[in-house]
Amino acid sequence: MASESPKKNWSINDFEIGKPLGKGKFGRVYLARESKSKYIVALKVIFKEQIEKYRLQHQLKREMAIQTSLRHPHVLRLYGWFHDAERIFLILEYAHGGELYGELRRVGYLSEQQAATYIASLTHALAYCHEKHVIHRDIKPENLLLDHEGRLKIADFGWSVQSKNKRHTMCGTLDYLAPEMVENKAHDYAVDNWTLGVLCYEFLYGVPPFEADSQADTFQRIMKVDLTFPSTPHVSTEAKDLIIQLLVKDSAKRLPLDKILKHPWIIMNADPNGSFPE
Ligand SMILES: CC(C)n1nc(-c2ccc(NC(=O)/C=C/C(=O)c3ccc(F)c(C(F)(F)F)c3)cc2)c2c(N)ncnc21
Repeated sequence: MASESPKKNWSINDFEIGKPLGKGKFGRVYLARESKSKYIVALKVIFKEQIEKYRLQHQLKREMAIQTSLRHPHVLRLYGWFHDAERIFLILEYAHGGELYGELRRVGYLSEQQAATYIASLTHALAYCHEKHVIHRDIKPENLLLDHEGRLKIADFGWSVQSKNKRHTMCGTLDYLAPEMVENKAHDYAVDNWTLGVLCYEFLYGVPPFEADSQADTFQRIMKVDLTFPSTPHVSTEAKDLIIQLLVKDSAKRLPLDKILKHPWIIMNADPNGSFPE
């Protein structure tokens, strides 16, 4: 497919457009099929006037360069892109399983095996991104998709940055923000470790750890790392131990990605073929 011929200049006529998959940032996304190869993709339409209005031309170009360069089983592929007079089209890997969020809402909370498998997949994907100097910073359930085998795919790099040093920009919903981001302080790769702790909690309990009635209260709870575990039988002590080692205010003291993969809860519960080894 396109990844083998990045030079190919695609156009809308190369694709048969199918059903709308949903409405995302800056535009809709459709199921589509490349006419010659019959290859199924997701086609995201972004209106140029939206990009121009927010002066995102450069950031979008950088995003496209980042995303086409990332090749990892748990990172959703961007095969290429093309544009016409008023729209930019992203040719994306189609994630047949849709949003992980939907599965989490449907079942309430995940089993420890499922949660650990997703955390291991995310950790592998983040380790890969970090070695390419990409901080995702916007990892929340709605940005996590599932392929036809239920394997996790990180998507929607709307706000990731190609970063070798600290960043100062705010983004994402509040629940997943690390303290240093809430305080709009400089932050680095360790924000993703914090987010893994938030997600692990949410996978197991069905709600994020610092949820509150107001943004101000959520901020407060994050800044105080006001972490409490509901007393439910289905969450093991090991799971809580991992969460506690990730939701640490001092970003330098959060469990590093390689140690997450060696944590007893991950070793005991993650399904090896649900998440690709290094
Ligand atoms: C609805 C359903 C759930 N759905 N959604 C997808 C889907 C997956 C990935 C994307 N990716 C992006 O939209 C990336 C956008 C940017 O990177 C970007 C855009 C504008 C900017 F200004 C910028 C900026 F950086 F300039 F800000 C960045 C979109 C949809 C999907 C799929 N692939 N398969 C199956 N179902 C799927």
